[in-house]
Amino acid sequence: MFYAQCPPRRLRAMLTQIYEISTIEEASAVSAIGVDHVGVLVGDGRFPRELPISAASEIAAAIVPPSKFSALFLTCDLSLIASWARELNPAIVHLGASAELLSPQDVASLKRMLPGKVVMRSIPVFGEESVAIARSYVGIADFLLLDSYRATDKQIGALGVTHDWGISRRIVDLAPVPVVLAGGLGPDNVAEAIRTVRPAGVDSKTRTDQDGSHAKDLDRVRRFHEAARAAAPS
Ligand SMILES: O=C(O)c1ccccc1N[C@@H]1O[C@H](COP(=O)(O)O)[C@@H](O)[C@H]1O
Repeated sequence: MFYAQCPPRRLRAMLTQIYEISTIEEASAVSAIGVDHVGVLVGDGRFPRELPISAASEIAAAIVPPSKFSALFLTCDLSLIASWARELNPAIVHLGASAELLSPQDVASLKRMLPGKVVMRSIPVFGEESVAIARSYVGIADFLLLDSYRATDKQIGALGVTHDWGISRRIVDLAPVPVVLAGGLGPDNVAEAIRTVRPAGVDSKTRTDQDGSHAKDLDRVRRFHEAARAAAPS
C-alpha cells in the first residue's frame, strides 16, 4: 500500500491515477480496475468538495492493494497538512496549492516534518515559467504532477482542459523523478498524450466523471486505465 522508498524515475508500466474518489464504493471499484493511485481530496471544506479526515479515512480503508491511497491537499498550511497526513498516513501526500502559495522551501520543510513520506507536487503548466517552477522542485518532490492552471486560482488542476504538452514534454525530459501528466485527460486522448509527453503516469478527474456530476463513471475509468496501459512505451 505504501511506497517503501522514493519511486524510480521510470516505472515498469504506465502508472494511472484517478481523482476524486469520494465514496467507499468508488474506492473499491477503482482499485479493482487496477488503477495505481486512488486520489481523495482532503481538507476542512474551505475548497469545494474537500472531505474531512473521518470520511477520507473510511474511503482509504476500501482501497485494495496494490492500489495506493493518494491524499490531495489544496491548503498551503504546512502544520495542517502534516497533522492530516500523520492521521491518514496516505502512500502519497499530493500538494495542490498554487505556486505562489506553496514554495519549494515549504515543500522541503514539509518533507522534514513527514520523514520518509512520498510527496507529489502539482506544477502549473501555463507557459515557459512552468519549466523553471518544475526545476525548482528537483531534489525535493518525489513525483511531479503537471496540470492545467487558471491564473489567480489558489489551487492547481481540476479544470478539465489540456495544456501545452510541448512544455510538459520538456519537463519530463529534465526531471529526475517520475512525472505524472494531468489536465483534461480521458479515455479518448490519453494515448496521444502519452505518445507526445512520455510521462511515467497519467491522471484523470473531469473526463472520467459522470456527465454533469463529480461521481465517477466506472466505464470511463476502465477505458482510461486500459488505454493508458496499452499506450505505455515498451
Ligand atoms: O480532484 C479534485 O477534486 C481537485 C480539486 C481541486 C484542484 C485539483 C483537483 N484535482 C487534481 O486535478 C487533476 C486534473 O483534473 P482534470 O482531469 O483536468 O479535471 C486531477 O486529476 C487531480 O490531480
